[in-house]
Amino acid sequence: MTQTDPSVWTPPTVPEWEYPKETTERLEWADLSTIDLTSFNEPSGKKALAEQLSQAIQKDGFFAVVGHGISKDEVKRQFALGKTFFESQSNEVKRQRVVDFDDGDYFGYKAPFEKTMFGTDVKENVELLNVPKFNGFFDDDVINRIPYLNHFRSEIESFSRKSFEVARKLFVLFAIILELPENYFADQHRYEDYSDDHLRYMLYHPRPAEDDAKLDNNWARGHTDFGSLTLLFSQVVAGLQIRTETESGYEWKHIRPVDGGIICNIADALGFYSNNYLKSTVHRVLRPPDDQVGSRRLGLFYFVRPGKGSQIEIAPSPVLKKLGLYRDLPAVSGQHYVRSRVKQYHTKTTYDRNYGEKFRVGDFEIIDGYE
Ligand SMILES: O=C(O)CCC(=O)C(=O)O
Ligand SMILES: [Fe+2]
Repeated sequence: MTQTDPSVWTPPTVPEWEYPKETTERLEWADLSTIDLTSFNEPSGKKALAEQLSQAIQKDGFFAVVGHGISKDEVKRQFALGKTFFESQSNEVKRQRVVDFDDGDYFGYKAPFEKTMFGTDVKENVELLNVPKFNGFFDDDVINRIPYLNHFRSEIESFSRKSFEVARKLFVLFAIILELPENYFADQHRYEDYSDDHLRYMLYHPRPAEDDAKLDNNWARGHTDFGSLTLLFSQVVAGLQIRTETESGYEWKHIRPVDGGIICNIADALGFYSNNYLKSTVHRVLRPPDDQVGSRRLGLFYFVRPGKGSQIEIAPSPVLKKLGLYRDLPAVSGQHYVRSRVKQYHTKTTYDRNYGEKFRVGDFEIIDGYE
């Protein structure tokens, strides 16, 4: 039963989450490196991990992380909480705090089927809830306005902080790779700071095959992520692909689930800091294979975004200097970049292909859409 009146809200029960079955279809899988963070705090652990990661990121910018300290049960519980939110809460309750794209504000609830795609009559199919950091800045504006978040706060907060800690370790490794002070990136991304970071529950609603065909089966067009780093808790339902470079051009390859792993991808801000030495990864989501398309494709993510005070500029890294990649460009506010991108991407009545179009803030530029 859904609950309709936010003022008499009662907590739903949260059934255990069952992972969907893996596909038996033969897909072309990308070759992902796996980084085991268990040795992060051991002497010389970070250095060895940075070396491993350095190999991984110069290829595709996508890699898997294990040994991250978040148990499978904790992840399963978050999938359960996400599923129950979407299924048990009424539209009225969900809409207590919605995203505000006009302001580049991506916190709260976004309903599916509100906009069309690629100039057709087919509707975009993503429903999501973006949960900000539990650092005091967002309690009144977001967290306390959604009774579900308020009620399950302690375990969601704990998961948000643990996810962030995984990202913090990766930021340290990126700094080591670039021979920068260890906290160079971590200082621009602190849990205590105001930023557009969010934990996300995301549900794709399946569409009829003939509708998907009008969009070349795109559920999300090729793009790079807007922030600094994305953590994607392993997704069993196939569909996510990355664009990899081959000798004969580019090829899209599927991302395989990694048991207990977090799939990480570098996003635009880290690409800017490193003049794309750290590659902001191009990826897209396609309609899942026939044996999975009926299962709801529920996703769980932590999106890291630059803090409010952060300034994006090419980092004065000895590695970048040696490679001739360093430039002294005027800095751009990290938060301004992210908010401008959210606004530009989402404040339209249709999501277009925008293949090859550019999006620019100051001297920093990305490609908006990829074929
Ligand atoms: O659903 C996925 O697997 C990826 C979603 C995605 O790329 C995004 O929301 O930025
Ligand atoms: Fe993405």
